[in-house]
Amino acid sequence: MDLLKTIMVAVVSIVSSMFSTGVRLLRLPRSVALAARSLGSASATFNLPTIRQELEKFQGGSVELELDEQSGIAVMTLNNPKRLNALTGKMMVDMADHINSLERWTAGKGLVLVGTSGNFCSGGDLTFVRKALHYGEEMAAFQHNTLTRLLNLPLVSVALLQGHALGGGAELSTACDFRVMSSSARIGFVQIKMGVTTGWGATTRLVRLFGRQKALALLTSARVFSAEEAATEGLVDHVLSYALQHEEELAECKKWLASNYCCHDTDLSRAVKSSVVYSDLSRELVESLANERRVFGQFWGGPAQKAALDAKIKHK
Ligand SMILES: CCCC(=O)SCCNC(=O)CCNC(=O)[C@H](O)C(C)(C)COP(=O)(O)OP(=O)(O)OC[C@H]1O[C@@H](n2cnc3c(N)ncnc32)[C@H](O)[C@@H]1OP(=O)(O)O
Repeated sequence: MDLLKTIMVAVVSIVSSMFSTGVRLLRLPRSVALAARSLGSASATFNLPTIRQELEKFQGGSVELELDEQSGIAVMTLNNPKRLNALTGKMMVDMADHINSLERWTAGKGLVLVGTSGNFCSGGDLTFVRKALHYGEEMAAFQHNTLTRLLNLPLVSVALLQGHALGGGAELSTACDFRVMSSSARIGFVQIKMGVTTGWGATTRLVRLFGRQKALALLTSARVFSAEEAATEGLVDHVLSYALQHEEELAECKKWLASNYCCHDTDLSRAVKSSVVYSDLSRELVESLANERRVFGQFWGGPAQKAALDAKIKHK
């Protein structure tokens, strides 16, 4: 257990320090960044506490966390139902705080990430997005930190995809170990239609989950998949029965997680996740995220995004 703790502390400290103490990032001219990832001349620094203060100004919605000590399975719920659980700045901050709590929850084995009222998440809250067009790389740095820590929790995590999982919503699901989908849900990485690249780290994670070719196909097509199609493509690990009501699906998802991946000794399960499977969470991942963030920053707030926002696209 001492070894496990030491490894955990080291990994968390590497990831946090690379973001919070201000990673030096190269800001590249677009043509150079897209063509070759060569080095540029200017640099940018991110300070997470300052970004947090800025994000908190964008209120609306909340993220709730419930820890079930008996089962060892936590539920984190995105709660902005009037906007199909689209994420505001405040919700990003809530989520980061809950990841802190989960990092300290030594009795935990599993985590379900879910949205309230039968929807997972329709991406970034477009009201927030319109006001944060000057703040892309900073928001991305904050989200990369939170979602890398989510991915690295010693808990087996599952995203329960109900209703819509679009854009940033689809990105969130890639920060979980598994994806369970309601039979009527839809998932799509629609960012390119919104005039941006992925801002919350999904490209880095998709490449590692599914390989470059599938990641490229998902991201450049912006295709929205039904549950059946997503299962065929291997994007989701389990599709829930048609017969279930939305409210029953959370219980069913927990049961799926508990019976498949949280049914053995807690310390062993946590060690397998963090100390073995994720032990190579490395600078390479952090560097890939930094590159992704840099490219995102070059398009965020640009003409294609502004045109997409004006067009009020519905991703049907
Ligand atoms: C870094 C992040 C990058 C990204 O996330 S890019 C992707 C951003 N997301 C989107 O573009 C989704 C846009 N919305 C849609 O396509 C449709 O609303 C969607 C999800 C297909 C659902 O369609 P419907 O079932 O017809 O429902 P609806 O359109 O009437 O929506 C219900 C209410 O929710 C709102 N809503 C949906 N997605 C939102 C969002 N992302 N931000 C803010 N508000 C959002 C929508 O405006 C509507 O509100 P209201 O009832 O008109 O007041």
